[in-house]
Formats: sequence, C-alpha cells, structure tokens
Amino acid sequence: MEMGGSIIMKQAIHFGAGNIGRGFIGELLVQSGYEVTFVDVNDELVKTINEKKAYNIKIVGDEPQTVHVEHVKAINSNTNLEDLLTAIVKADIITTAIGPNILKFIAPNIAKGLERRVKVNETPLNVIACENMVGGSTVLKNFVYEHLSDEAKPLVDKLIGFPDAAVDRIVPLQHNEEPLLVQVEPYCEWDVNRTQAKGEVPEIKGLTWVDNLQAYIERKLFTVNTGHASIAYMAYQKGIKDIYSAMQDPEIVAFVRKVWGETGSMLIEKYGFDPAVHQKYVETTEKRFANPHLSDEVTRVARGPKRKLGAKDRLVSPATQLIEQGKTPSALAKVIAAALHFDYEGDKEAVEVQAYVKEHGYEEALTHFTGIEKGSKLYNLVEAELQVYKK
Ligand SMILES: NC(=O)c1ccc[n+]([C@@H]2O[C@H](COP(=O)([O-])OP(=O)(O)OC[C@H]3O[C@@H](n4cnc5c(N)ncnc54)[C@H](O)[C@@H]3O)[C@@H](O)[C@H]2O)c1
Ligand SMILES: O=P(O)(O)OC[C@@H](O)[C@@H](O)[C@H](O)[C@H](O)CO
Repeated sequence: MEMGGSIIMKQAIHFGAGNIGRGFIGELLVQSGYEVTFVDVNDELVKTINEKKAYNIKIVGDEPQTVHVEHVKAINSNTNLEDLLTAIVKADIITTAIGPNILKFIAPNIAKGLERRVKVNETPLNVIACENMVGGSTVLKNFVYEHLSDEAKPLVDKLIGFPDAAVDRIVPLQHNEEPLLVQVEPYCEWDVNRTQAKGEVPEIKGLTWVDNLQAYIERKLFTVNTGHASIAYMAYQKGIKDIYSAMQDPEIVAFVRKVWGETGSMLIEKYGFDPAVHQKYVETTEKRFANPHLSDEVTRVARGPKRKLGAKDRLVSPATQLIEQGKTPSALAKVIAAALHFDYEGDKEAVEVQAYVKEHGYEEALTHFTGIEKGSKLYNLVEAELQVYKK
C-alpha cells in the first residue's frame, strides 16, 4: 500500500530469529511484502538485527545464490514486552520457529497481546507455528488459551486462527564471520492448513495453503526427519561427524533406504499416495542429504533425543502405525534403540536420557521415554536391538 509517497508494509511478527526464522520464514515474508519483526531472547542477536536492519542468505548448491533480506527489526521479549504487545495488536500475521519445547514459554505473551488486540482490532489474524511436529499451531493455541481470560476467549475464537503447518528446508548450525548470514539449501516447502485459518488467507510466496495438511506433515516428518534421524543416530555410532559424510557410507545409505521402505509403506497405505510419486520424494530427500555444499553436523540432526523418542514424533509414531497396519518396523526399531544410546554430552536431552538409562536400565528407559508398552510387539523389537548396547 502506498500513502503520501511512502510504502506501508504489512506487519509480520516472527518468534525465533534463528536458522529457520532468518533462513526461511523471514525471507519468504519479506519477499511477500511484509516488514518482519523478529522476537527473540538472545540479546546480542536482537541488537545486531536492529543495528543492521538487513541480512544475507546464501543458498548453497550447484548454483549458489545470495539473497539480501531487508525490512527486518527485532524485539527482545524478555526486556521489551510492551513493544511486543503493541506489535501483536497491529500484526497481519504471526509465525514461530523456536523449537517445539519452547512454545509453552511464548504462549503467555501471545495471550497478553491477543487479549489487548481483540478489544480494539477486529481484523482476523493467523498464528502459524513452523516447528517439526504434528499439530504445532494447535499445541501453541492450547497453551495460549490457558492464559486467556474468559472474556477474551470468544473473541479470540472468532478472530484468531492457529493453522497447523509443515516446513521443510535444511539449515545447519553455523558460525559465520558475518553475524546474521545464514547458509541454507535450495529446497524449501511450507504447507499450511487452510481449513484452520481465519479471514481471507494471505498470499505468501513459497507458502501453499492445503486442505489435507496431515498427509503433508506426516510425509515430511516421516520421510525427511525420520530419515535424517536414522542417518544421524547410526552415523554417531560410527564416529561420523556430518550428514554428507554419512551419505558416503554405503551401509548407512542402505539402512536409511530400508527405513524409508517402512515409512513409505505406512504412508502409501494410509494416504493413498502414488508409490512412484512417493519414491521420487524419497529420492529428492536422499539427494538433499548428500548435498556436498552443506555441512550439517550429526549432533544437530540427532539433537533432543527425548523429544525425538516421543510417542508422536518421527520414530515411534510411524513404527506404531506400521504395527497397526500389521507390518514389522525392524529398521525403525533399530533407530529407536540407537536414539536411546545417543550419549553426546553436549546435548541436554541426551544427558538426561543417559542418566535415566544408567539408573533404570534400557528397558525401563524405553517405556519411560516412548510410552511403548512392555511386552508389545514394538517393545520386543526394540528390546532385541538394545542387546547390542549392553555388551
Ligand atoms: N534447521 C532446520 O533445518 C529446520 C528445518 C525445518 C524446521 N525446523 C524447526 O524450526 C524450529 C527452529 O529450529 P532452528 O534450527 O531455526 O533453531 P535455532 O536454534 O537456530 O533458532 C531458534 C531461535 O529461537 C530463539 N528462542 C529460544 N527461546 C525463545 C523464546 N522464549 N522466545 C523467542 N525466541 C526464542 C533462540 O534464541 C533462537 O534464535 C524447530 O522447531 C526446528 O525443528 C528446523
Ligand atoms: O529440527 P529437529 O531437531 O526437529 O530435526 C533435525 C533435522 O532433521 C531438521 O532440522 C531438518 O533439517 C529439517 O526438518 C529439514 O526441513
């Protein structure tokens, strides 16, 4: 919109100015005409964004490319809550990429902002959690509602949508001399559930509004993330440090293909995907993992084993669903066992899992972290794989 010669941009708030925030969601929002206000708790990052007001993204692949992203600023929500609440009142869209475990911590501030907004602004607004999980925005919504007054709830019900999403772009951990630079892979996919959105859905470059998000999120999580985790936990056992190097190991490649055979069979039966189309999706994923220009540490991909061992996450959920279909998830059982053995001391969740294993043993840890019932088919499959680690 143009007024008196100056352009008035739409306003986006994005929680988490990290890799996916800057390297994916922020980029697409700016390219779609939004000014992006990043919200983060890392004060140095917030200050740098406000000082530079722009950053670069390096897309690394056979045809490298640099994208310059402008129209960005940042708020530290720990020290400047008032600015955040004012921004929520005026926002045209809110997105997050902070990690599934952090959603509950940002919910009170979102609730405060929405409480203020619905009293003065009747424009619908969508809040989209871009996290690697099934139903992330719904999870955030439930946390937000815990902090809303009874008076605000009906208005929030009417005006604020929390459409679930699937996001896909590999952005490794990185330390660049240019502090805000992010190196990313060329591939990106962002699917959002249209049926949960409020108001007219905004046109955002690279965002596809879909009516059957569950199929998209399960296809992504149980192919890209299950595959990634399988490679990472196996590579860790072999002392391999990065995903590209792991993809040069024929044993690991053969293994992840077996995992993809299992998850693919579950997804094809459940969603009726065309097997040839699904195979293409798997092959694209394998090529992305073998990108020689991307240096992605095994410990990043394996991070948070407690979360990754959860019943609804990328290992146990497809394994359970395969069993429900009368199939045997042998390769997935091996990955679950390897995840329980991931003993990287630089990962808080890995330290927690290992401490539990040390005190209670692998079998109790298996039930404790995955919810898999003792004596069930999946329990027995994983238990057999755990014997290797007891020697
Ligand atoms: N990196 C990838 O390849 C990738 C791809 C798809 C999805 N994801 C998902 O995106 C999410 C973010 O991952 P990432 O790799 O960008 O992580 P990251 O660590 O690079 O970024 C997270 C950011 O959130 C900030 N943060 C932490 N607590 C906060 C709080 N209370 N309020 C505001 N900001 C807070 C951190 O300071 C950090 O800047 C995760 O759910 C991840 O699974 C990652
Ligand atoms: O972010 P996590 O810990 O859920 O999973 C690690 C990686 O598998 C993940 O970040 C992928 O790189 C990403 O999901 C690709 O879209």
